[in-house]
Amino acid sequence: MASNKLPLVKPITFVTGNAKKLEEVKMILGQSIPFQAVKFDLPELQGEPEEISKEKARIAAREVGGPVLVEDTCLCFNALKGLPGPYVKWFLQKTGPEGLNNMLAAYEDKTAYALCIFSLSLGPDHEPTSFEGRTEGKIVPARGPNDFGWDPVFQPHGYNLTYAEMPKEEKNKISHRRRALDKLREHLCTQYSFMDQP
Ligand SMILES: O=c1nc[nH]c2c1ncn2[C@H]1C[C@H](O)[C@@H](COP(=O)(O)OP(=O)(O)OP(=O)(O)O)O1
Ligand SMILES: [Mg+2]
Repeated sequence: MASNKLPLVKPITFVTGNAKKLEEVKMILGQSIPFQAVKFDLPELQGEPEEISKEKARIAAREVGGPVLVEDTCLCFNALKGLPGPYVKWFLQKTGPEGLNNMLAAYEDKTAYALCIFSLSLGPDHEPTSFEGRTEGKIVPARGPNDFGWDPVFQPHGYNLTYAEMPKEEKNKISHRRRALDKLREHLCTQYSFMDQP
């Protein structure tokens, strides 16, 4: 039967240096999208979130020489006009989740949003396409296991639990990452047919 979907011959490589991200991506995508993962530390870039994600994809596509998927995650405080945003990794590294909570001590507005931007590039000669997911919430004193980034201080709207306190399946139903991956899955399934991978 004729199909106007583009065949995707090479597998998509998800490039990240973060094992926890990979774990969640695997849980969320399941078997729906075939991909392989490569551990590679992409540079921490500066700028607007979507441009950072796209530039990561361009760099990864050159490294891999084929279709790649990357993502960049931001934690944005409304009182700080979106900061720390893409720079949250450095704040977290130096101050821990509790330090992120303390940053808002001077402000009444504790609201924040988690933002995840995946970028897909079909190869070094292609422009990446981005898929954004956002979850609204607030920053609270740390609660729950401290094993993934700022999860202990982010409490999504409508929940009494922080991301860290939620069972993984629950976080993966409403997370910034889930919302972005739903858009990516929709795009891939409508535009491409996956060739059998060796
Ligand atoms: O769902 C999440 N829940 C809590 N923390 C999270 C989440 N997702 C990313 N994070 C942390 C990791 C890093 O400290 C920063 C994002 O920085 P970001 O550059 O995107 O991640 P990364 O450097 O660890 O991995 P990558 O190699 O894919 O760039 O927020
Ligand atoms: Mg990074």
